[in-house]
Amino acid sequence: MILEVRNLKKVYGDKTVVNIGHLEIAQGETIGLVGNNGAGKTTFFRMLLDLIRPSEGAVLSKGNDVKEGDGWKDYTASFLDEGFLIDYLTPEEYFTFIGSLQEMSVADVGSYLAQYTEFFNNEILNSGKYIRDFSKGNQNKVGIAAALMQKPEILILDEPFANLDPTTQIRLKKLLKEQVGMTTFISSHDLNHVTDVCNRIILVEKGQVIKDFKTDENTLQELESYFSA
Ligand SMILES: Nc1ncnc2c1ncn2[C@@H]1O[C@H](COP(=O)(O)OP(=O)(O)OP(=O)(O)O)[C@@H](O)[C@H]1O
Repeated sequence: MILEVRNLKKVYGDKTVVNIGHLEIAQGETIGLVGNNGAGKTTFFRMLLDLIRPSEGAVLSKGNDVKEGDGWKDYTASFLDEGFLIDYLTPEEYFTFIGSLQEMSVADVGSYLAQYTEFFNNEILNSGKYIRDFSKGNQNKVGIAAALMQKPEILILDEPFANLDPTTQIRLKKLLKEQVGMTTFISSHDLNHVTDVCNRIILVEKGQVIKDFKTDENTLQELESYFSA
């Protein structure tokens, strides 16, 4: 078990937005977090990453509470939104900076980025533009590639398919499926993509886990009927 959630709650005013009793995540699982707007997905991710503090309970990463140490940061990467980027840099400058934190040289970063030619679709590198001047979809591509560049053991992506064109969505699915052994959390409103990429689905509603199951050939249909009710 690489991650464990114990009695995790987040309360804003009189509203409990996350309330998860117990969750165990095994190494190598690819977990799709689905739920309607306001279900608490992003709030949950923010607590996994110690970006906000739980009102109660804890997230344990390899047995250690994430809010009580930094060790988990060495093997965890994430892209939740464009706030994770440094928007006054060019993508090249940003990748070089992130790479330097991993002790990657400029040449290492260059050769790493070569595999993203297809994913970037000639829109990211050598454009001379700052990240702030890219479309939201292209900013997402920079954030996702930078997270993957860290070769994390745990990867957390909030709605990675949002704002991507269909071609890039399919390329992203391929990229994610290639990350064998990585423990991945993906939230998505795209039931099709999320069941395609993930081997476990956690369905949340009003902050609570409603269903938690391994995906099989019936999963998409089950989710569609749940959400059409
Ligand atoms: N800082 C905050 N103060 C008060 N309420 C908040 C705060 N952050 C989130 N909430 C509330 O918590 C609930 C869960 O929000 P969250 O963004 O986690 O949902 P989500 O499942 O990610 O939604 P979406 O699919 O729309 O992105 C919502 O009702 C939201 O309004």
